Amino acid sequence: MTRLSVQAVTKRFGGVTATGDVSFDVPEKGVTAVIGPNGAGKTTLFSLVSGFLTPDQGRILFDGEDIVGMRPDRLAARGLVRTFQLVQLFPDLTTLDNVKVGQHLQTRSGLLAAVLRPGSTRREEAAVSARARELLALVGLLDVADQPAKVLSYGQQRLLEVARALAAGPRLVLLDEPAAGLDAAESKRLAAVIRTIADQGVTVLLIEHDMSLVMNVADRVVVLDFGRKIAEGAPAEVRAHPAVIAAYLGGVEIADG
Ligand SMILES: Nc1ncnc2c1ncn2[C@@H]1O[C@H](COP(=O)(O)OP(=O)(O)OP(=O)(O)O)[C@@H](O)[C@H]1O
Repeated sequence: MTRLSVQAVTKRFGGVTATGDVSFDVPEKGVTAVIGPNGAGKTTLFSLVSGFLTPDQGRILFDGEDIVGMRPDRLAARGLVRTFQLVQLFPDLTTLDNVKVGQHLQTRSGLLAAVLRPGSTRREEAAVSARARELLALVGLLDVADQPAKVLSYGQQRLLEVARALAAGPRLVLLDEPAAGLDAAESKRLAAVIRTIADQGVTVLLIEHDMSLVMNVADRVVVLDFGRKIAEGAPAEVRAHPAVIAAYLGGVEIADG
């Protein structure tokens, strides 16, 4: 089954074609990575898929439904969520509450009710807290559940963002450079988290510069260069692809760290 189908998508900014006639499918199962040199169009592609930008041409299907023109909040409610390169947490809320905010996207009572906390939603609240703690355990942040998010290290904040995105119960999660700024231990944790969520049936699409992470966790890789797709396939195929080697590293083979 195809979770996401990007079909001949083009986005121009003035004279720059940020995304030019890009097509690829993301299967329901597994981890797909989008890689490419700086300015290749990765972030633009993510913004098109997650509803922050609208393509000039092309179609984007999420579980078979054309989602072009749908706003990000509507897409999130339908099960398509993203994280950002820059951390976007609520700094004064606790780590746990940051995850709960993400989860209230999918609960019946919603965020407003969660804030007002009427008696009828208390049972739901307990379930939300339990699930949030599970997600914090998954990303290794249970110890700091009650700390304000602003006291966490940068790497911890990035892992918290991943937990918050998962809290919304997505079918497709877009992770924008999740390993950027992580130390080696956090990066290892992240790779395990990504594999676990994919095994649990959540489709993962990620942009990543950390090649060792891509080679370790991705089942498929899509390579962009100057807004165009130049290759796609299994990590081993892509790293050996002449166009990728030429575009990406000026002729040096991709190292796997
Ligand atoms: N809002 C914008 N207005 C004008 N040009 C833009 C805009 N967003 C992106 N671009 C241009 O589109 C091209 C693709 O940019 P994009 O940020 O998508 O690439 P990227 O692969 O994510 O790069 P990086 O790895 O540096 O984050 C670049 O030439 C960029 O300058």
